[in-house]
Amino acid sequence: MSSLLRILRFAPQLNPLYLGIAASAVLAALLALATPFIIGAATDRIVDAVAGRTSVSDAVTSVVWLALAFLAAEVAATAVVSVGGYWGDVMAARMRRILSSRYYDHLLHLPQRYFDTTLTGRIVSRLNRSITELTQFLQFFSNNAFTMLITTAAVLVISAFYWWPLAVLLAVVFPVYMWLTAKTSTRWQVWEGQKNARVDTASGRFAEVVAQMPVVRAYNQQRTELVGFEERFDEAVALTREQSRFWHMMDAWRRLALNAVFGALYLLIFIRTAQGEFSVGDMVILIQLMAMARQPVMSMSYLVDSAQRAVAGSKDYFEVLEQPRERTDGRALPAGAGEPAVRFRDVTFAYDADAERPVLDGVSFDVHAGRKIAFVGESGGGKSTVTNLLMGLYPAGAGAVEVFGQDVAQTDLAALRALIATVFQEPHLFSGTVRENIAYARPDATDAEVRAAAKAAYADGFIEAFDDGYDQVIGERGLRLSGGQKQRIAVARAVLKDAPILVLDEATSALDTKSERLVQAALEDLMVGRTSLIVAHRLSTIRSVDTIVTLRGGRVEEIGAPDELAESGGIYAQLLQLQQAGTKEAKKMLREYGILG
Ligand SMILES: Nc1ncnc2c1ncn2[C@@H]1O[C@H](COP(=O)(O)OP(=O)(O)OP(=O)(O)O)[C@@H](O)[C@H]1O
Repeated sequence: MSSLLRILRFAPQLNPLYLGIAASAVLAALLALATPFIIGAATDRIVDAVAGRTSVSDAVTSVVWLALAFLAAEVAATAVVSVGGYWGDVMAARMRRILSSRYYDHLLHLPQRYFDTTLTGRIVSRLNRSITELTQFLQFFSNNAFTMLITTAAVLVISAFYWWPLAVLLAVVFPVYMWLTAKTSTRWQVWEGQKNARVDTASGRFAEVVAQMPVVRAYNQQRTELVGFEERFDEAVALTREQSRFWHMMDAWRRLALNAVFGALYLLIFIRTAQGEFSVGDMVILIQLMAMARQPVMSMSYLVDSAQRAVAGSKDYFEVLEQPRERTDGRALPAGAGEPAVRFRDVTFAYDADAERPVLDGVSFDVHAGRKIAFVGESGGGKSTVTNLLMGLYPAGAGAVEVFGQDVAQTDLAALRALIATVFQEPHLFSGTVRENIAYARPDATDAEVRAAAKAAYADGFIEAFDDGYDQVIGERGLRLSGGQKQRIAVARAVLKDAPILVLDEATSALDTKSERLVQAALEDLMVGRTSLIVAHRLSTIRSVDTIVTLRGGRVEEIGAPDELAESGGIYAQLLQLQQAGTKEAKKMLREYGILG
């Protein structure tokens, strides 16, 4: 329950709405209480007329007035309930917005490690479920709980006024019912958690499959995917059976006990009326009051049920919110004069803390401002990891990564990343227009700046050829563009960012030669005057850099200029020899180093 209160404290701006909803609920409850008295009074008038104690015409006049009073109370109650319902809807929508944006904001600032270990679909499914269940509960609670509370209290007081044993019996029902319900809820929660885990796994896979549909089709795995998906849901159905059987069995017992108590209450009312202790009008009032008291007790099951879901949902929600965010309060990064732009000092790193062997093991190198450095090594040798650490996506396990003389571990990560433009191996594009994709680093860039960046990336030509030019909408993940076009848009994005450090993960897939030449030329231009770190997949690129770092088993094997390393007999020299050999075997070995040509 404390997590629910936490949610309420999350959105203090909604307090006026809660108050408004509570006030309208109280008013609606009070208006509803008028009905039994009006009907009771009308009954007494009619009984008096039938018994000949008053004239029929007096009775009819009174009954007409009472009917009008009934109508007025109902009209007022309808108005109040409608306004309260409207406020409830607005509150729920605003709550959903607040909770979703908090979650998204937090997610956007979680360390990369979180995303490595959590499926996208699971993140989305959790968010949807938590927030839907929380808002549904809050809406039901604010629209009904106060009405229920007021009705219950009023019924207790009024029945005590008529005959105290009625109130005592009623007063016992509520806590006992609540207690029984709460007892069932602990077991219910365990099942709910298990069900949610199954649904999240299925949703995670679902999102993966949708994103990689061509692979699923190419390997004819639609059936397997569907079966796996259905299995998770079958498990959820099986769990629901147990959970629901238990819940409804307990609920049946609760209701049975409740009905027994209400049966006793009605019996007492009838007997006392027969004995002449209550008038027929009193009896009518009391019977209606009892019916009104039954309502909250019955709704309590739903309230507890939705509260349970909300508690489970808010646990999931806070589990994500409690994950520590990336550091954004570190020092800003002044470009230290004379310091190397990038320096790795004895860096050791493993993605998995329990790994037997680190991915990087005592890696050290310097890159001076404006120089180009290439990383060469077998596939999986840790080249991309070097760039990941430079961007602060993961913290170094030991040693230090420095940018312009500042330890990355102490710096503000946003400030660090502002200094680095990255062209990823896979050009990641978003759905939207070409312009939006290029201007991703600087959404405020002018059209002229966007165009200049596209020109520098040799992309202007094909963009202009689109029907809508720069306003051409490209599909999700850039599906409507060729590989080379996507890459040039990614390069244009880096050009527009205009950062002093460039990280370039060369594409491992060979593009057709013309396209490749254009991408290469664009990258060459981009590197001019910038400190460039390149994960190289082409010997031509490697040949043109200032320094080569060769990596083997996570350690630096050699560092030197291309000419030096060409003679040293190390990895680079071997790669050159393999290229010259040109045999099938040699090509295979080159591929193990991710070298395409
Ligand atoms: N996010 C991650 N979580 C766990 N392990 C990872 C992660 N990324 C990479 N690895 C592992 O770290 C090692 C180094 O990977 P890295 O991507 O740096 O290699 P690479 O030299 O760039 O390879 P390639 O040339 O094939 O791209 C590999 O063994 C890989 O399995």
